[in-house]
Amino acid sequence: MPESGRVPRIAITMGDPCGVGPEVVAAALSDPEVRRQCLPVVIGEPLAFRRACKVLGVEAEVREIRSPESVAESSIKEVPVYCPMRLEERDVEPGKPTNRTARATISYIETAVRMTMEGITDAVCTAPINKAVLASSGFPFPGHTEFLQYLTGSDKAVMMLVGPSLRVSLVTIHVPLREVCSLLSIEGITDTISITGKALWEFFGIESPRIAVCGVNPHAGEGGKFGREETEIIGRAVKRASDMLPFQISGPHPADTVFFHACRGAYDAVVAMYHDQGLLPIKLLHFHEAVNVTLGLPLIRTSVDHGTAYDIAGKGLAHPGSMKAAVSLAAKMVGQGRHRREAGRT
Ligand SMILES: NC(=O)C1=CN([C@@H]2O[C@H](COP(=O)(O)OP(=O)(O)OC[C@H]3O[C@@H](n4cnc5c(N)ncnc54)[C@H](O)[C@@H]3O)[C@@H](O)[C@H]2O)C=CC1
Ligand SMILES: NCC(=O)COP(=O)(O)O
Repeated sequence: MPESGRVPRIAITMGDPCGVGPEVVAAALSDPEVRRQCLPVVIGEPLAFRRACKVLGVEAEVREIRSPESVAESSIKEVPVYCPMRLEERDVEPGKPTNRTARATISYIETAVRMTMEGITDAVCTAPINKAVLASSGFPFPGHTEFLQYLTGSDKAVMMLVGPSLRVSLVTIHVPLREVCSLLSIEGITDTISITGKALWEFFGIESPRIAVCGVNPHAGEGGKFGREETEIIGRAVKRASDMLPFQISGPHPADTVFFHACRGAYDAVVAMYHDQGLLPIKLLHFHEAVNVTLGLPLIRTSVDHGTAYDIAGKGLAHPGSMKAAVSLAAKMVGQGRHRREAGRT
């Protein structure tokens, strides 16, 4: 449990050291506004972090710490870096990941989760990993979300993308499109709505969340003419969730228009049925501001909305906006969660 009153401590994983992770982390932590909000500790390879600072022309007081607990001794000006698995200069070439960098990337996530579960840090914020690279090194999880669910022993993890004018949660995440309909269930959709509403209340300060649920077929099935998932599954889940939960839940809405209304303030979040249905509108609107948040875990986790971007890694071209927003949102969620707990309402 985080200590009440202390500045939020955020464990920031560097992600794939051969991607844009080191650069966006270095750039985010050079922003005085981000530093004002939290005490960061970078979990990753100091060589990659120093190289990123150099490419960006950032003068950071990098302090390598030997144990996670030493983060508490860091001054506000320093950037503490903890490295659970050392790499060499030749391992961290931009755009050239190896099995060794894949193992290191995984160790950063494991370490950040352990530190946060032990209360050394208050939240985890992750820079991007490359799923294909991790998979080819034997990593059995599709992405962070599923790995975090496993590491924390959680029943269900929900991916939510948060942008300035839109929040979107996903019912299915990293699965082939052709499998989506067979994976939709009344229970799965109801749970996603429930986890989304609770998070809006606990971490976003929304007293009575308004949640719009998407259909999956054109025109939300057009009364069964273009598919029956809306009548047989999604509509029933909306009804069940509305009966059970203290939120304003509506749907199934045609997905081609619901985001237009949501980003103009009609809803606090949209529940989308599959990855690209939800991520397409948010990336279109907010690619350099949106944050990926994992809900349903016993810890706070935020992340960038973009990937490893090997095509621009090491060149100082990566926009740090999503990383800044991810660190900042993690700190805000720590504060809002404390506020709810102290009011005795969680
Ligand atoms: N949070 C995470 O760990 C995420 C990881 N990924 C993974 O990243 C890998 C690469 O995925 P892609 O689909 O190629 O997406 P990507 O986001 O890495 O790149 C897509 C395009 O956006 C550009 N781009 C990405 N981030 C940018 C930034 N900060 N500033 C400026 N331009 C940027 C890239 O140069 C590229 O042209 C995949 O393995 C994917 O699964 C993707 C999204 C999130
Ligand atoms: N498109 C979001 C994404 O791929 C990030 O997934 P995760 O690694 O946070 O599970």
